Amino acid sequence: MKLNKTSIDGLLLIENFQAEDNRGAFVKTFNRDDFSNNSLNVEWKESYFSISHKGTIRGMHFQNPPHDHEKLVYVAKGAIIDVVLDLRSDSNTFSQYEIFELNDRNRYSLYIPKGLAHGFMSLEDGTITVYNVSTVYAPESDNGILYNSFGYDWNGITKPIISERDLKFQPFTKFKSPFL
Ligand SMILES: Cc1cn([C@H]2C[C@H](O)[C@@H](COP(=O)(O)OP(=O)(O)O[C@H]3O[C@H](C)C(=O)[C@H](O)[C@H]3O)O2)c(=O)[nH]c1=O
Repeated sequence: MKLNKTSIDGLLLIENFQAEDNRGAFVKTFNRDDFSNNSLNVEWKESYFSISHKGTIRGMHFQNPPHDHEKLVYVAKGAIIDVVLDLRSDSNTFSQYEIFELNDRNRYSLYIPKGLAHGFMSLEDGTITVYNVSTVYAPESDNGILYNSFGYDWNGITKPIISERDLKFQPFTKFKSPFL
């Protein structure tokens, strides 16, 4: 497992161990020592996955303190454009975003620290996106930023498949960061 820095402080793009043979493929998505050797001492508390039609946008999601959490995100099947936005007002990269393609060919993961909003657009039908998170779900702390309010055009998609809830999130211009 190789952990690579990105343009956003603390956000890592992970090249996972993978082995292919005549049966198919094997991919390792977490190793405690690889993480702790990079000063990441995170304990995953929940894991879940979503299945998305092509053209689905989910996000931009984050958890407010005290339930803010780290995430490990990867694609088990299909492909996404993954988008991470820095919400930490004291960060050198506050308000910056970065995009990555995660898919079942590169088998990359993203390690997303606290204080970043996360979202993605599915590029293929039946895309399975898997999350490990470091807190137990706290609906009262669930929050988000409107997907098209921070400068990214999502490859110019005009009619994304998106939830009513995600469409009601605050625009980034009105966002007051709880991450100091
Ligand atoms: C996260 C979560 C959700 N839920 C319920 C809430 C909704 O009724 C339903 C689907 O949740 P949501 O619409 O938030 O799911 P996504 O839009 O796929 O959100 C996910 O994708 C984006 C890109 C992320 O980054 C979020 O961390 C991740 O939760 O499950 C639960 O009951 N428990 C949970 O832990």
